[in-house]
Amino acid sequence: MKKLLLTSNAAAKEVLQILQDEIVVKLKSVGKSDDAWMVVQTQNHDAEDSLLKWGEHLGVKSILQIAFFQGAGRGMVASESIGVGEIALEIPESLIISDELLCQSEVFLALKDFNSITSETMLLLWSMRERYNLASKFKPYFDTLPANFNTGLSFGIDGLAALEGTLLFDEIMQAKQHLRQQYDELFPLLCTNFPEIFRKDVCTWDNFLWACELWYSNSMMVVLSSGKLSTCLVPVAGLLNHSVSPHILNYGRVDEATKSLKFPLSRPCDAGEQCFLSYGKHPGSHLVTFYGFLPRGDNPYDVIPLDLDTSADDEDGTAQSVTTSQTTHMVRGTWLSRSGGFPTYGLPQPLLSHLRAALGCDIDESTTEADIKENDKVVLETILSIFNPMLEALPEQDDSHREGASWDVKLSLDYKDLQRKIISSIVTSCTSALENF
Ligand SMILES: C[S@@+](CC[C@H](N)C(=O)[O-])C[C@H]1O[C@@H](n2cnc3c(N)ncnc32)[C@H](O)[C@@H]1O
Repeated sequence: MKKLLLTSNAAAKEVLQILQDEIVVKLKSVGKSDDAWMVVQTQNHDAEDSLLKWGEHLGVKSILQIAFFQGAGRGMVASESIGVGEIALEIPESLIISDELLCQSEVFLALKDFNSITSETMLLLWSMRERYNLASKFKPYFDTLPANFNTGLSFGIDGLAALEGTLLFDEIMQAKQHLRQQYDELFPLLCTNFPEIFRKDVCTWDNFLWACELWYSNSMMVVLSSGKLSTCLVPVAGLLNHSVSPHILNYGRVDEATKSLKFPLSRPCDAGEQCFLSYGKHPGSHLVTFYGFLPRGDNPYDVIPLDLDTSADDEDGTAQSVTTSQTTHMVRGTWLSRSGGFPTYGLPQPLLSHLRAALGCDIDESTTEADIKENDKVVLETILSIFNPMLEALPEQDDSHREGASWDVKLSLDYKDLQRKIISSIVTSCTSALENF
């Protein structure tokens, strides 16, 4: 808009100015209700202050400060009001931890001929060691990293038990099993082959898991100046928390001219307000597993996946030629539905079309209103027959389960509440639609 305003003629300028003002008003209203985070005053900032000083010394430019937030650890706050398009943070490429940096490390030199080890795994092993390297160039960065990440991968027995029966339980178990298998393939083999580099006391399962959680919860995809897309750790920027209505959305390419990674704002951030990044379009289950939190506010990527099997006769109609196909539909909370026009009851149109076809309730221009209602009754009853048992399997928990519960149990209960909220909105939408028929 700013560029257009500079180059347009007077008549167009007037219209563009009105449009820009309207957009700015809309942007300012986004996420306001989610921004009211409580700042915790009583934390020791020494390590974080050293990190900022170290960063500034090496070329970091920032109009953000570090603060502590209840339930989210550290986060970054605007020290002055920052407008759309302004750069909140700029990190020199030389401070980015990527596989390009790895090439100069001992870990790389030792493992480069092990062709089964990917550069991601090498980076993981590098960070596991670097955490304990007193002479590391990145010491101020490693010094500020949490001792425990508390992601889903660290859930204890009680946290997992509280998730039993949910898809998240399977997701976490599979992810953990995969990591354990990876660890067992690497160790003790590497300690035996390279005892100087991979010390037994450093290469423990706990330290390996810590490094995995570091990369899952703190890495970003960055296009480096070489043009290569790499998974990277970005000191200082790694302190930005995530929101479903973030201020920073468009980042991830090192600026050729300045050789730095810039974080421009897509919506304004007032002085003193927490400045949020988008970690990507992740559902709550992914955020719990790999980041250890559920965001505030409505997450449009929270869905209940529905696998539907369809058996259909082939065109020749012979009983022998039956094809089966499986489609997966993602169903969101019906309160998030924005669709107008043809009734969707807050449900995704592809799911309704799929069920209408599968149940022989197809609608075209010639279908009468009475037939549409009769057909939709069958479709809605089918949806209820799927979601009602899901709701029954998630009974409401009273608050006594939360009192004194550990962080993982609380997170599991929050996740189940969220699932229940989505499923119950689907059940309520279908039920009230049927009542109105
Ligand atoms: C990239 S780090 C951000 C800095 C982090 N808060 C810290 O103190 O190190 C990602 C981690 O921050 C936390 N986090 C990020 N966004 C959050 C949010 N909206 N609510 C709660 N925790 C959040 C989670 O623990 C997540 O794994």
